[in-house]
Amino acid sequence: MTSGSGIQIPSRLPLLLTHEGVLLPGSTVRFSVDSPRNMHLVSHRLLKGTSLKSTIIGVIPNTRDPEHDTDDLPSLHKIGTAGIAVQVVGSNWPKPHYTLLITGLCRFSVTSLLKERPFVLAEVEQLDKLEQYTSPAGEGVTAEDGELGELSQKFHQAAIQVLDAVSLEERFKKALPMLTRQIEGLKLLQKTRKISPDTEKRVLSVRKGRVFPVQQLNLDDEDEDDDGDDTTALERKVRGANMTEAALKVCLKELRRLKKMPQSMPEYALTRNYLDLMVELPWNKSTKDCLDIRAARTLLDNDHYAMDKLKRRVLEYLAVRQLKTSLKGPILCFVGPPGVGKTSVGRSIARTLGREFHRIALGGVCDQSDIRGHRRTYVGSMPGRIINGLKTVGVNNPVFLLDEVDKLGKSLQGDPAAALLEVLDPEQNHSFTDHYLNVAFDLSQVLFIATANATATIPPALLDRMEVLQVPGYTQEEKVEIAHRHLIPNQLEQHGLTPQQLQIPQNTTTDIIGRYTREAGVRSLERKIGAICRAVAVKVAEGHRRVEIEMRDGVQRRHWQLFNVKPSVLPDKAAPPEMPIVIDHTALKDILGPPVFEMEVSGEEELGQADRAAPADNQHVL
Ligand SMILES: Nc1ncnc2c1ncn2[C@@H]1O[C@H](COP(=O)(O)OP(=O)(O)OP(=O)(O)O)[C@@H](O)[C@H]1O
Repeated sequence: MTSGSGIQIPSRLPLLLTHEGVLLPGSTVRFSVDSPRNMHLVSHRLLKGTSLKSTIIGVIPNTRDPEHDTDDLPSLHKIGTAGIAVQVVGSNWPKPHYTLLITGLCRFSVTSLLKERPFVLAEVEQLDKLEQYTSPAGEGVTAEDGELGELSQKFHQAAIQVLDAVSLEERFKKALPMLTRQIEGLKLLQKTRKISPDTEKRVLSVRKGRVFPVQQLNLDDEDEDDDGDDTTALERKVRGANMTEAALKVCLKELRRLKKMPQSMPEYALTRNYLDLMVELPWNKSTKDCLDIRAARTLLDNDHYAMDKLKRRVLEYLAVRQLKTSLKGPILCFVGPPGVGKTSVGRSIARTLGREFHRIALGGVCDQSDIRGHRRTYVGSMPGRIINGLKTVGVNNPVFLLDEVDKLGKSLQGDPAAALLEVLDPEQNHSFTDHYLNVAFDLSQVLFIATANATATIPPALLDRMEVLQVPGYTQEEKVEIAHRHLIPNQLEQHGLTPQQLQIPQNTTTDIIGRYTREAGVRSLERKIGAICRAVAVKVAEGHRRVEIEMRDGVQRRHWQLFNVKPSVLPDKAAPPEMPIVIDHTALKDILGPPVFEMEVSGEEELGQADRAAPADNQHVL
């Protein structure tokens, strides 16, 4: 097997089929082996063999060993690398497998397949010349096992020389070439995953003295190229976001850090999210106010019945805003019982101004980071509700309705009311700093309106910054008007009905208000009207099943069966008309059930109704 010019590898090689790593001559690669043919190769050949020859195997890349040894062999990659197994480690966990450490010697091509089981054996042709190492010491080597013995002697001798080098300097000199070879092998392994086919030839040559004389690889440069496009696009967005100078500076700094970070780093995603938010925020984007006081009055009147005092004050506020656009404060706070229309007035104000509307529910908020956000060092940190709201509406001058400010809580995580102080103070809020953003955002263009059920629980410092407008409850007459002007038309529309299909007379509304609801606002009333609409919608959808009633005198009459009222109960000759369905007292009882409250004795004043109301028929008060 020995030739004058080089070392010959055996012409028959057992083949290890791999699909993950690529073994190159001179490099040392670790392979994990758990498929049947490869396992047989290790147990029958590597572990049983006693000669050095038995440790030489061929490694075929790009070929997966089938899962069962009964399966057919896939077509083999034509070129492989002969290697010497320098280490075999077996383990049973999580399943039986071996880990092989193989050092590549030279390339070969498969000429014919000799056997497929229990492991693959093939006739191979050596492609590279495997040259002898010239002994630095110039000593002759006695070959015990042909060329392979000679090769192993070389390895052995190199190791012995390192061992024999007593002085540190000498030991470095001997060990350094070995280490360089190892490092170059590892670099090449990484490089082969991306390398183009034409450069492949250059790296595979085995030369004397230096195993891989390849050009210096710069792996870092390549990584940068991959995410280059992404960060460049982000940088363009950052520069085009019209943000403040301070914010731009922070963003560019973060961008520089991002460019240096590998994508797999957890901080990469955090920085990326931060920059995405900064780009999305409406730093300089606003809607144009289209305020016309007359139109505003009409709109407010159309949307809301009664509430004269509140509407007057809102109009005053809007008028001053029209005259002085840079009006600072005051913050209006509507205080009143539930369901009196505080939120809906806020929505109307946004509509009259032509601004975006965003509601921030503060009920139960007891952590100040809900308002101000978390610092970015926290896991899962987020911006606060104010910044989130701005991101949602996409403009910097929306109407923000801070709903239920009286229900703010307090906890160990800080006092959210204190955080709101800065938000609501016109002197400070032009430089509101959310912890997550860590740069100031100008909130002075935002129109804040607050709502509360009572002033008693609003922290004094917060109350001091707001102008309280009381919204009292409605009288029965006002409720009837609100129902007929707003609630019934709204509910009909929401349920796809028309006034030609459903009519609720005034005395039915009075009945609902007096016997089924007992509240200062109109929310329950709206719900009851909704319930009536649903019941009628079912009947309309069913198409008013016609019931033929056999009359006593033998004449057949048609009758519209409504609300499960027994036909016999209806007066013989007064069958109700087909449309509209009119909700009378009987229909009301059928849909809403028996009345919950007894009607007030007429003539008594309304005050104190709730105290005296006694639930009828053992029912709970709604
Ligand atoms: N004066 C009114 N005119 C017309 N609709 C009204 C009036 N008052 C209340 N409503 C209607 O009542 C419903 C409840 O109103 P809204 O949600 O604004 O009440 P709220 O006072 O904000 O209650 P809460 O304090 O529970 O949030 C809405 O559908 C609203 O349109």
